[in-house]
Amino acid sequence: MARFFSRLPARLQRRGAIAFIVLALAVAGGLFGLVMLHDAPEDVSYSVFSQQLAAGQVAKVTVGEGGLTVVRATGDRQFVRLPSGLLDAAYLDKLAASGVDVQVGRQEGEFAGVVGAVAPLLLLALIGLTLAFQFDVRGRLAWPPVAKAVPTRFRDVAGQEETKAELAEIVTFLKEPESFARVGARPPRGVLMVGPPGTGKTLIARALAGEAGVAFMAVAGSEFSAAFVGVSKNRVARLFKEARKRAPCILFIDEIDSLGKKRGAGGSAADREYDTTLNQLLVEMDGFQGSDGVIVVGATNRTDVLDPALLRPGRFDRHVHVGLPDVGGREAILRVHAARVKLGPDVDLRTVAKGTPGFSGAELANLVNEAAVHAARVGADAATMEHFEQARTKLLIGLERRSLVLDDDERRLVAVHEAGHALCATLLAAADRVHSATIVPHGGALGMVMRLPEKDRLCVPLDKLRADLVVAMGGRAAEEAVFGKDKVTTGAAADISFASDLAVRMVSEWGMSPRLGMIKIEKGDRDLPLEAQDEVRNIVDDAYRAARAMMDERRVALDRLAEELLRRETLNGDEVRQLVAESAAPADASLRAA
Ligand SMILES: Nc1ncnc2c1ncn2[C@@H]1O[C@H](COP(=O)(O)OP(=O)(O)OP(=O)(O)O)[C@@H](O)[C@H]1O
Ligand SMILES: [Zn+2]
Repeated sequence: MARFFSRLPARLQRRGAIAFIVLALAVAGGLFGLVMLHDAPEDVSYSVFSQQLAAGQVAKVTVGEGGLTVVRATGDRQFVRLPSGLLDAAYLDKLAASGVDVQVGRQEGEFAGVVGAVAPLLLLALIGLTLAFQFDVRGRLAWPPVAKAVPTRFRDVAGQEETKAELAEIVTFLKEPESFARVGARPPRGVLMVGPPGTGKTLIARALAGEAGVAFMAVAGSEFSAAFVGVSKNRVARLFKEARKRAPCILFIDEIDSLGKKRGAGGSAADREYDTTLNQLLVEMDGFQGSDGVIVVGATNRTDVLDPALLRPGRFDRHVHVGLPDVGGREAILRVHAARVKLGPDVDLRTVAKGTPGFSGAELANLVNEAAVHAARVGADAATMEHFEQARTKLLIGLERRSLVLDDDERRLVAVHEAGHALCATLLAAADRVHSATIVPHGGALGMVMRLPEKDRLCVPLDKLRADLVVAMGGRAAEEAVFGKDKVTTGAAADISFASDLAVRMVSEWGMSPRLGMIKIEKGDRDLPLEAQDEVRNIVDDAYRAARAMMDERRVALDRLAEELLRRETLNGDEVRQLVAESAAPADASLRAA
């Protein structure tokens, strides 16, 4: 939605330009037609002319190329082809003597000829002007679009509390830049919002401008792909010039990946054009002074495609993750959008939220609207639960990511799996602390446990590596503990790949296999030597056994975690730790020491 609005002016202008061309064509065609009509005397034979002349019906002739244009006494116009040999002075004298007004020289068809020659030129000029308008004037006049007073506030953005908290500092900076200047703090410059489509990145950027009370300029990366050399680069330059003029302001660049992809080694003209555009962006961002008061907010679905130069300090050095909402977030978003429609008494948004895992904010907004549309179509006064259900079914069919909207069994499985990871990470002192656990889909994963390292490490001790392996195995171990050996799923593929890679390096690079000792082990043709492979397997097996044991000993905690994840979808680190502590088993202390 938001994206649509930000682009509206450009689109309208493009439409205007097309209308302009069509109009020009119509006018030129009309002119042409008029002239043709006006100048279409009837061709007559010489004998007919001769008879008319004898009968005194000819009033006037004009001598022209290849013949005579004749005006009869009645006013009709005719054209008589005459061999040029006949058109001599004697013949004209004869005509004049018979009382005909004879003119030579300026031909009747001349005007038509001039217009006929000029019209295509005129048309070309018009098209040229239109193009120039497209590429130059249009940009200069109305691009980029600027909103001076943005009504959107953070309260319009439901959920996304963490993101909002992270952006609070930017609001402070825009509101009172002096407080930064006073202590000599480097003001923020670029914020990169990373998250799947429709999670409200544009909305948040708007709200940021609204909260700070500054102007908002929004463009999309795709607007910088122009067909002409140098145009894109100039657009970037102009964009930043405008932004500085409006400072303090938020400059929002949606789909920044289409502008800031990694520079390739490609040498084609398009590649070079692309590189100069990206370079211009880098230069502009470097050119910011603290006093400029321009904050660039970029939005993208993924950071891995971005040129690393863009992510360096002083450019997009702040990253905020904007994820899919959990059940609480979904309810809040539904509430925001439901405020605009009339709801029946049976509508329970909490239930709707529960039934829409994996939906983005945009999809939820759409859901509310669809429900209202369904209600209107059947002539109801308000949207009821039934309409919501119909809307949901319709949207689910249309959603590409249908596969991510899990049924109850699958959700339970993901919850148990993630609970297993979270439990291991909480119990093992050497493992990184749990930051959050969620069963909201993330990237390609169905759920995840995020952990935050306590410190940056250059040397990782063996006990931490072992703990990481156990945590990785925790997902599969939990599946087996709860559902049985035959019911484990493919959900652990990423964990297994992570654990294998780690164990291989432990054995082959870091000398951590007691049996093989501290030697570097090279790969053979394709694989490690067999005995090294055995060692890798031993290390992973040990980790799995440890994880599996934890699941049995702390089964109560595992079940509680899984249950809470099913209910709330996301738990923060403290909540996870508290749940584990509450369901403590007597054997607890010994485990912590392991
Ligand atoms: N957290 C939210 N609270 C309220 N409404 C939301 C929220 N997230 C998304 N929406 C709704 O979805 C619409 C689309 O969101 P928006 O365009 O900001 O998403 P986006 O992340 O920028 O998407 P894209 O990546 O496709 O540009 C918003 O205009 C709003 O109506
Ligand atoms: Zn896992």
